[in-house]
Amino acid sequence: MDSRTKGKTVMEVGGDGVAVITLINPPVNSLSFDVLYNLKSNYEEALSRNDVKAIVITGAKGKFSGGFDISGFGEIQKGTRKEPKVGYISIDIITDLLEAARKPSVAAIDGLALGGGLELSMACHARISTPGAQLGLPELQLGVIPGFGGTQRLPRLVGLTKALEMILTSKPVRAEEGHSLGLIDAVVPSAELLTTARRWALDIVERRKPWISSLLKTDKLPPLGEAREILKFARGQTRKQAPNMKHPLMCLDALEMGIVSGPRAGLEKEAEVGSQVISLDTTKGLIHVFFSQRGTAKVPGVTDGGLVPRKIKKVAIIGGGLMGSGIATALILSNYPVILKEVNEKFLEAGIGRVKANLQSRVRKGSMSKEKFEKTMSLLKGSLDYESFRDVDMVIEAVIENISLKQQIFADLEKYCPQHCILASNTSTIDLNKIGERTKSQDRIVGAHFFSPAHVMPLLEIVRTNHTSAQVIVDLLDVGKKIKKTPVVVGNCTGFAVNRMFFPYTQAAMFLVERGADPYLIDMAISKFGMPMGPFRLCDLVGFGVAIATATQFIENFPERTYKSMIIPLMQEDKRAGEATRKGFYLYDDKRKAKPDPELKKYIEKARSISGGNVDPKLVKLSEKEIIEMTFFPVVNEACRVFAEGIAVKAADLDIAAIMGMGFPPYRGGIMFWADSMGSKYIYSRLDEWSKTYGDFFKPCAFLAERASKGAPLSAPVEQARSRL
Ligand SMILES: CCC[C@H](O)CC(=O)SCCNC(=O)CCNC(=O)[C@H](O)C(C)(C)COP(=O)([O-])OP(=O)([O-])OC[C@H]1O[C@@H](n2cnc3c(N)ncnc32)[C@H](O)[C@@H]1OP(=O)([O-])[O-]
Ligand SMILES: NC(=O)c1ccc[n+]([C@@H]2O[C@H](COP(=O)([O-])OP(=O)(O)OC[C@H]3O[C@@H](n4cnc5c(N)ncnc54)[C@H](O)[C@@H]3O)[C@@H](O)[C@H]2O)c1
Repeated sequence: MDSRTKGKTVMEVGGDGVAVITLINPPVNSLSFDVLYNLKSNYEEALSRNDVKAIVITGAKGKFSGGFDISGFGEIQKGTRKEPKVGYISIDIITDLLEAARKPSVAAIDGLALGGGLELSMACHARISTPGAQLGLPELQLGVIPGFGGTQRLPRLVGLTKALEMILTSKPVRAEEGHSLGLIDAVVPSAELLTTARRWALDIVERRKPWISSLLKTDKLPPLGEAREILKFARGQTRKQAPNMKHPLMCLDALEMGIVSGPRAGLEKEAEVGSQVISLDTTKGLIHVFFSQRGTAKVPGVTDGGLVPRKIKKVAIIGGGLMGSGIATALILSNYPVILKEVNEKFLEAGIGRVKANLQSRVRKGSMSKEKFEKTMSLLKGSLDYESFRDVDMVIEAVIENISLKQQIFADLEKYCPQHCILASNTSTIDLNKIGERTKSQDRIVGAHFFSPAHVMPLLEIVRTNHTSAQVIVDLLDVGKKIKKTPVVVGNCTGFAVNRMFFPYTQAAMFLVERGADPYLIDMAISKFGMPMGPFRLCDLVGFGVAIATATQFIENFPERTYKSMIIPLMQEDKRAGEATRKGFYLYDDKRKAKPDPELKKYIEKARSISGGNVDPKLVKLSEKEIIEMTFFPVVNEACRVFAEGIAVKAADLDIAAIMGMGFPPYRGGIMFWADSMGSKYIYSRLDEWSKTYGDFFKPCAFLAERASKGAPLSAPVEQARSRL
């Protein structure tokens, strides 16, 4: 293969007259332009050769195809590759050359057929798959639409309602379901895949099996009126669920066109829309997230040194409270045997009870069988001492946030655990160097910072100190992947990456409210921006105890740039501590539904009188855009500091940390990507102006000032960062 080309296809013609074309583009046989153009040449040859009667398409190494090569979209967005003529691949190649050929094609699907991969197979005249195959059109998740005919062929194969479900949720189906839906013609073991597909192709030639062009099928489509109703409902749902994104609605336009005006018009609409969506900002953000998420596990100086993760056979967790029980749940769900240690029988029972409840909720929802529940629970053992720690490979400490307790625990661990054992802490704020002060094991001490609820939230911050060994990080990255978390490796500092970047978010919101802004309008503007909830609703959810403890850390460590508001402490004094007490910034009913509380004014006014700030008429009437900027630009400012100090290696890691740890909207690409979409100059000028009026809380940091003065993107690598890693 030429080093500049990305992937290829190979064609072998057998004595039976079947040409087998294999897609080869590791690791997932994505359909790069090179693969697609090779495929075209193979087809032209196969169609012109007299010794070829039929064609089978398959993928190398047990994978059919993971779809169009996503990096191709980036090349088109950046202008480094010219987009082919609209419809060239989907109409000229896939429809007119392949589906309309005089010789039949059969897809032999092993492993996965996603996006363009499934679309290519749907243009074949039959599909044979192995039992484990995943079949789906996940394009909307990437901000694009199915662009190789999927909007037309899927509804014709599985019906409109199921096609809409598959496309709008981006969720794949397994082979058996695909078979019952009519997407797959036969499911056979891997060893029989190619022979079955070859025979099937010859049977089509011999008319022993039907020669079906999916695009021309109509039997699964509902009558026009009904189809319109179904699409109208889908549009309504989409508008509600994804109000800030255009591409799902544009995808529905292509589907509708095919149903109303026929598949050819539908293909043309799909091609036109497919080309338009590539330049949407939301699409750029989502594609950036796809690659950034996979990039977090690549840590320079750690993962590029040839280290192989050691096998972690058994894990111990200390503390079965909220976090410890969640972490234990995540581990046993991925088949790790776990020992849970608590202080006494009562707390141990409560901790195990919490794990049980986490799993039982899955049984109730039908996503876990009773047998699986029993088997998973059997991996968890309770303990009140360290005796059973003698053969564990990793310990995760999750006791209360108390430094001397943690120091004592780590000193004990050093005595009881084997020498190779990883010693991790789930602390949110305490310096890991201090935690390990009473040990000689600093090289195996690491932060494993989970987010609450730990068995649900997708992020794992892996915090390394100057002493943590590369091997320990490689091991923890592997555990993270096995328990289905996205790991982000960060340096040791107060709040690490996520909590540190976001402490100014809540503080900015408190500042605005003390100066006269309406908290409920702030929450509304921020939810509309795409956060799962606004800062006040979030404080209620987290609880004021945690909010105060966290804020104290930032006030102590970054006094020059923290805004100290008394609103929360005043409410806490009055026994309003958030959702758990049914009263916080909102009032909560039995169903946890939040309702604004007119009494809130009282606390705001009192806090204002303590801070001595006045109502500012400008801040009373902020537009939604101003609310977003005044709450998120301080976050960008802190993210810049985190990046400049080398706490994060790549700006993209901060994007993923913000999305997975705080729910920052993925279609905005993450905090740094979003900031760059506005430009460093603009953000600097806004913060600079506010800092002159409202003080140092808003003062732009040196890194931001420098990038702004050069007009440089904030995400460009830090050349000479004083890396703390
Ligand atoms: C006009 C076009 C129309 C068409 O309708 C559009 C599409 O098809 S859109 C596409 C629709 N398809 C999708 O949306 C599927 C997107 N892909 C996935 O969901 C998962 O990667 C998959 C399930 C396939 C494997 O999961 P896993 O086993 O956990 O493995 P992993 O996730 O860690 O990935 C391993 C490596 O493969 C890389 N890579 C993967 N796919 C692609 C790709 N299409 N392209 C390029 N690269 C791709 C990935 O970056 C990573 O690289 P690296 O350098 O090693 O970091
Ligand atoms: N709550 C969060 O949202 C959150 C998020 C991330 C990290 N953290 C961190 O996780 C840790 C635990 O927090 P939590 O919210 O689960 O606290 P928690 O109070 O719910 O649980 C702590 C548990 O530790 C137990 N414990 C105390 N000393 C012990 C000992 N010597 N041996 C065994 N068990 C002991 C306690 O009995 C209690 O059950 C803290 O360091 C916290 O900063 C919390």
